[in-house]
Amino acid sequence: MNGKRATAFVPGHVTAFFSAHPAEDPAAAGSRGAGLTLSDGVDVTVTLVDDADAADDSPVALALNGEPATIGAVGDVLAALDVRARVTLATDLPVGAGFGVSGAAALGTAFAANAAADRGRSENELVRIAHEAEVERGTGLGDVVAQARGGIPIRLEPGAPGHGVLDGVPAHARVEYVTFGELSTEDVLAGDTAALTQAGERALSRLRADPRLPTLMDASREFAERADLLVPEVAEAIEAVATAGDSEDPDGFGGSAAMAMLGRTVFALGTGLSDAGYDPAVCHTHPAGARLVGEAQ
Ligand SMILES: Nc1ncnc2c1ncn2[C@@H]1O[C@H](COP(=O)(O)OP(=O)(O)O)[C@@H](O)[C@H]1O
Ligand SMILES: CC(C)(COP(=O)(O)O)[C@@H](O)C(=O)O
Repeated sequence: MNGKRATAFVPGHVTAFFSAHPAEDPAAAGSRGAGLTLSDGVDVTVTLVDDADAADDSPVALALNGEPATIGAVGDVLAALDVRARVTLATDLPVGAGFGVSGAAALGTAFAANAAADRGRSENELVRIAHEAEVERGTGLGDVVAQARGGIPIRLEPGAPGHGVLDGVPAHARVEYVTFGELSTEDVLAGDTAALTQAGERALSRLRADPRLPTLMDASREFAERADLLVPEVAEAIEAVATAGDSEDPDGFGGSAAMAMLGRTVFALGTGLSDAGYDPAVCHTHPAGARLVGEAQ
C-alpha cells in the first residue's frame, strides 16, 4: 500500500431546469440550464494503491458512507489519470435524488487523484476529465461544470471548459430540501428529450432576461410542468409551500419551491418547506466551487 492520499470537497448541485445537448465529443456535449450549488456536498478521499496490492485490474475500490458502491464515472476518471486508488465518499446528500452526487464523486476524484499522484493537471483539465466521464456514463450533463464553479450557476453554453460558457445569479440563500425517492437520470436522458429541451430553452431565456432567484424558481416550476417531469409528491409539496408562503420569511422567499432535476426531490428557498409543515434538511447556496481540502502521506 502506497498510502498517499488527498481529499476534495465538491458542493451538491440541484438543477432547476435544463436542456440536453448531445454531441459526439463528450467535452462538447452537455446541458444548458441553471441550478443551485449547495453547502451540503461530498468529501472525496483518494488513497493511492500500489499495483501489487490491487486485487484485480480495476482501477478503483469505492465506498459511499462506509458501504461498497459503484459509480462508473469515478473509475473512468482514475483511468484517465492513470491512477489506482481507493476512493471514499462521505456525504449527507441522498444519492440518486437530483443532487449531482455522481458528478461530485467524479470531480472530487479528479482533484484528489491529481494531488495524491502529483499528475500536474490544471483545474480546467480536471473538470474536463470529470465532465467527459459523467457524460459518457449518462449520469449527468451539467453538474460537473456547475460544481466546479459554485454559487448559482447559469449554463449558457453546454460542455467542458473550452466549450461551455457559464454565468451566475449573484445571490445567496438558505435552502431547504425534502426527498421522496430516486428518479433515474440515465432513463430520462436516454429517452426522448425534445419536449424537455424546448421547455429548458424557454426557462433559460426567462432567467437571462431577469437573473434573479425568484425568476429561477418560477422558471423551474414552469419547466417541470412543461417537460412533464413533475411527480405527485413533489407537486403536492410545491403547492403546500405556495399556500404557506404568506407567513413571515426573513429572506423574503416565502412560497418558493421547485423540483430538483432529476430526483423525487423538492427544494425551497428560505423557510418555505418548514413553513409548510415539512421537516427538511437545511443548507445554503455554496459560494465557491470544488476545492482540495487536504493532502497526507
Ligand atoms: N445506493 C445508491 N443509490 C443510487 N445510486 C447509486 C447508489 N450507489 C451508487 N449509485 C450510483 O450513483 C448514481 C446516482 O448519482 P446522483 O448523481 O446522486 O444521482 P442524480 O443523477 O439523481 O443526482 C447512479 O447512477 C448510480 O450509478
Ligand atoms: C439534470 C441533469 C441532466 C442530471 O442531474 P442529476 O440527476 O442531479 O445527476 C444535470 O446533469 C444537468 O445537466 O442539469
